[in-house]
Amino acid sequence: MNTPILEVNGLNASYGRAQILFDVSLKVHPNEVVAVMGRNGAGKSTTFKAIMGHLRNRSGSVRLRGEQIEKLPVYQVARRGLGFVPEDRRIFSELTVLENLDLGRQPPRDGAATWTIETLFEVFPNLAAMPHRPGSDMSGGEQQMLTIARTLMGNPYLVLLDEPSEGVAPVIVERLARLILDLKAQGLTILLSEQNLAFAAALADRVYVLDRGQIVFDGTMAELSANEAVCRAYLTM
Ligand SMILES: Nc1ncnc2c1ncn2[C@@H]1O[C@H](COP(=O)(O)OP(=O)(O)OP(=O)(O)O)[C@@H](O)[C@H]1O
Repeated sequence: MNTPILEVNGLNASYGRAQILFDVSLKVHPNEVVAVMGRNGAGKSTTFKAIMGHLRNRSGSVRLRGEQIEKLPVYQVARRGLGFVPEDRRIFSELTVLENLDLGRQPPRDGAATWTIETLFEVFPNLAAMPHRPGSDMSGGEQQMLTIARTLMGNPYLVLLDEPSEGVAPVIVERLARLILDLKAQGLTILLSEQNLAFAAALADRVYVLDRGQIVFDGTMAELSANEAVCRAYLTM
């Protein structure tokens, strides 16, 4: 099989003295949507922060398209084409939609889709309708879309999407699901963390289930959906 876009091996991470991740290994291949699932506190966000380098207290290896990146600072990881949409949607609230998008701009990359404000506005028509609106005047769902769009302005090889459906209205969750499928159709590779089985099942090709910082299941989405014991033990149903 081709080189994974992202390959994580033996990742351990701690906050202070508390070890949170234990030997987490995962792979994402080109154009896959892979879900990391698990209950509140299972370690999903910590996994993403550790992959990006936000947590320095960690060990293990992280490869992006075969290149080891675990020793690089976060800004260099982002510049090499790993996009991160954190759970807390970091838009600049005093800046407009266009200004926020401009801040995410990075040069095109060989082997990754190239995004412009025009192409993003086609995928995100609701943002196109409010180019001059400041972030502070946008709903949570709109801010979520703007954070995703701004990350895409960096033309990433892979986007880490941390709990995109968390705290947004059901109608927006549906729109987000369609959007993620659109992005996949345009060639994007995505690792998303999720608690909502229905949402993940609609999107993901494969899934890793985390419990107390360890991977307790990995397989296809169909295998997970058919495995009632794993779903009942480790997921919020
Ligand atoms: N900054 C921090 N300092 C200390 N412990 C933390 C910190 N952030 C998270 N933790 C702990 O790490 C564990 C994993 O948290 P994490 O946020 O990764 O879980 P999660 O699966 O993303 O959960 P959620 O779905 O609630 O976001 C939890 O026990 C949490 O209390």
